[in-house]
Amino acid sequence: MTKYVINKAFSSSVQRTDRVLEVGEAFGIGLSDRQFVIYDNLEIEVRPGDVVYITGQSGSGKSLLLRELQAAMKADGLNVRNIDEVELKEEPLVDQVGTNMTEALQTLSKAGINDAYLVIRTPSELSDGQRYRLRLAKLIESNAEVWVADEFGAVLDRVTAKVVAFNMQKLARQLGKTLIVATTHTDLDEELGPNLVITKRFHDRVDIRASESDAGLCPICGEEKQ
Ligand SMILES: Nc1ncnc2c1ncn2[C@@H]1O[C@H](COP(=O)(O)OP(=O)(O)OP(=O)(O)O)[C@@H](O)[C@H]1O
Repeated sequence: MTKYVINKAFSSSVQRTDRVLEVGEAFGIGLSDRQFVIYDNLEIEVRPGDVVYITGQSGSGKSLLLRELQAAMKADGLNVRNIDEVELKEEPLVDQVGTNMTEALQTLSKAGINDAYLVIRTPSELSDGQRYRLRLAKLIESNAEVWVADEFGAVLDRVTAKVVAFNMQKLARQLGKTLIVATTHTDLDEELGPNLVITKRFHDRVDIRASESDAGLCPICGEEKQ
């Protein structure tokens, strides 16, 4: 178990253009510089193999937390891979993962791509949601110890998002990977069975709920982690 301490604040200084000054006057808001704090000594304890589910309203600070946590984990010597860094090649999907066709189909399927017509196409021919799932497939294949996914399932229909969430957590737990996802959607709790739920509220308010389930077991399927 490693404890990470997160601090993040911004200065609220604004560019004083004529229109900005007008807005300040019209709405009676002060434009003087001040600090606004998003995370104030937030302590997060993560065990290897945990599933961490970060939620909260748009603009509340989910991406910042993900970035800070990722940086802290990297500084701690962990191999962290972020879905945003996954590069896609302009070649058929079936050629981008696995060492052969069968392995490629298995990996793509785990990430929610099951259609034979789809796996023979290239990334530029895919929808945003399909491309997101291809990135997940490549994330699964990386040898990273920590998988990080912002906007997790945000571009997917909710049924697909739930299937992908279930598969990702199951796989992460089987392989002993730490999975950290952030999304404004709060409907993936059951599928992810998270060990830690972090709900970011506005200002520096954060709710943290840790699951009491056995760290060695997947709380959904009951299977042992490897
Ligand atoms: N460089 C910056 N300077 C000032 N404020 C910033 C900066 N980066 C982010 N913020 C502010 O920090 C807050 C949190 O941003 P963040 O991107 O983490 O939100 P989020 O919860 O991920 O939102 P979304 O769900 O819309 O992606 C926002 O209010 C944003 O305006």
